[in-house]
Amino acid sequence: MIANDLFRKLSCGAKFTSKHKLPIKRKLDSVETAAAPKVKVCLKNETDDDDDQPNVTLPSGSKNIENAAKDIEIKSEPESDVSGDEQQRSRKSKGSKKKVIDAVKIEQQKVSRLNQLRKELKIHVKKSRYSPEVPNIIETFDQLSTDFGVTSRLVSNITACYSTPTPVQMQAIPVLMKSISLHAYAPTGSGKTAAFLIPILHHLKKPMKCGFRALIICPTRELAKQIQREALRLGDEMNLRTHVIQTVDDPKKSDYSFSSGRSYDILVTTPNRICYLLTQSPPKIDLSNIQWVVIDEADKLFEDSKHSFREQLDTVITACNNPAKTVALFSATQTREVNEWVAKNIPSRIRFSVGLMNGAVDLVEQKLLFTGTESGKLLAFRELVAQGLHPPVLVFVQSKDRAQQLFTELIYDGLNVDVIHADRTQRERDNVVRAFREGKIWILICTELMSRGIDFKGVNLVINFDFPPSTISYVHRIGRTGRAGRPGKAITFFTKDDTVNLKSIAHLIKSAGGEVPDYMLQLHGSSKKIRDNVARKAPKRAAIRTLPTFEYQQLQRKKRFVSKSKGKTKPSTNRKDDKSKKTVQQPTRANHRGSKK
Ligand SMILES: Nc1ncnc2c1ncn2[C@@H]1O[C@H](COP(=O)(O)OP(=O)(O)OP(=O)(O)O)[C@@H](O)[C@H]1O
Repeated sequence: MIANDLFRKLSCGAKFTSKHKLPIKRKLDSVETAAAPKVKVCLKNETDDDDDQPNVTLPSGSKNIENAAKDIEIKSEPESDVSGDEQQRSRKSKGSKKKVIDAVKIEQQKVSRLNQLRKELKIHVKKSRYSPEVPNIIETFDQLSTDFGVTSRLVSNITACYSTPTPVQMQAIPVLMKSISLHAYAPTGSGKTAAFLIPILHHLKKPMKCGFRALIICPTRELAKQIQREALRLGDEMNLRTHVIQTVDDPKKSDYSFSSGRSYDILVTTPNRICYLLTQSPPKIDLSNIQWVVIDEADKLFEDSKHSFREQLDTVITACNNPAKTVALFSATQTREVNEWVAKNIPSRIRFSVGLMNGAVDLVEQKLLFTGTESGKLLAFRELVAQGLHPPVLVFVQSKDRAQQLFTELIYDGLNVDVIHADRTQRERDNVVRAFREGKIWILICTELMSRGIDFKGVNLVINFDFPPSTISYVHRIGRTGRAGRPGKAITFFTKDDTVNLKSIAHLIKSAGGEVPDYMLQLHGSSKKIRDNVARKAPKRAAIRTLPTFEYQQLQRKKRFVSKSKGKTKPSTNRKDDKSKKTVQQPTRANHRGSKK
């Protein structure tokens, strides 16, 4: 082999520091008689201790580490006719070659083990033309300090809450640590909140006076407050200020422009509130320093038809005009709308999912219960109570009116129950959530409002009193139980009128390992148009009440008469009227019975 060829082979893919740069002609000549130059091979993410030697990265053309090792092996092959001095160098070179090969092998084994683990944990990374290289998953939270330089404060905050990362955290955290945009799907209750909060807390490090630096958008205020609580827990003693916009009506309290002099680091909000502030003249919020945008429950936000979330998001993204920002979208379920938006607006992102796409958590024991008619539902509910319920229990109905009706019935039964829906005041909603979390309320009746993201510890049972409007709604509703590895139960009532989504929900239960009768799986599927209609507009249902219609109407008439003669007005559910109330009025069994008489 002539010297030129040998050198070309040796230096293929090599990067020489200027210190060791060889003057081409002169060094080439010397190579004719000298052995291979000493080289330091650095694998990606790895450093070698021997600083005397020039850096050589793995040949870029090498398809994988094994090939790279072969390439290196060929390059360091010594010539046979060498002097004693050269033989010594050659031995040294052999030693370093062995080191390299060992390092390569270890790295290769590590990568293939992690890929195997990815497979076992059902983490599916979907590559696109523009997606960056996918970082390795992490297996422990301690790796955060070794691999990413996370402070011991943050690591100990995390390990005080959790022992090991969940699959979504294993993959999402390293991606976001590298400030790569992300689009992730993972089952309900799998720890997506911490998956985005940990990298944000790491990157923001300490409080600064330059306005908001991270923005988290989610569908409800309850969820915003929950995310804030988690941020405070994980960011304990880091002094980062996480803010939830309480009001947009008060001009003083709702001014977040630089001139207001208020300083926060992280903002958690619903889209309506932030868009309201942005569209004021002049805008009441400055987002020019935002480095992180997280969209939690992304598909829910895109589904909102009243205020087009796409337009709202455009407004927000335009206001976040820092070009170096990282955008992350998370949800348990995926829809085409989100995928399209992400593909168009964040081409250079990593996309991955955990588990079955749009699947239900297999920790939840699911059951479909035929109740015949609407009135059969109350009987079925009372039957469940008679058999013994294990609180806390969440009960979903399709509308505010029905939530109120069911509440009236159950409180009459003497159950420890409350209700939450959009017509209750903010304070009432906060109090109900707190009371349910603290175990003061055992059964909470709610509407779709509570189906997304809300994390009540240890909910044992979810009852779908009204059939969910879509399979996606079903997944999120039953996902309020079976969270963070704990088991749960879900019972879904259905009547002869709830056939539109029955088949797809039955399939979903089967694929999560549940049992469903064969006839359900063989039902005729409904057209997309019909499914969309049901998802948009809840079906009409007979009111929830025990009394037959005639008696009920008589009672209503009597009640109206009594309240007129006493000059009383009907208790209002209007938010403004209720503002003065300090706590939730928990109606007692006695006064409800009284009002019924
Ligand atoms: N690594 C972990 N180990 C154990 N529990 C965890 C871990 N990470 C988060 N959790 C807990 O799991 C529960 C669910 O987390 P989180 O609310 O983030 O789920 P999610 O994936 O966002 O669910 P959803 O899709 O319903 O919004 C929370 O109580 C949280 O404290």
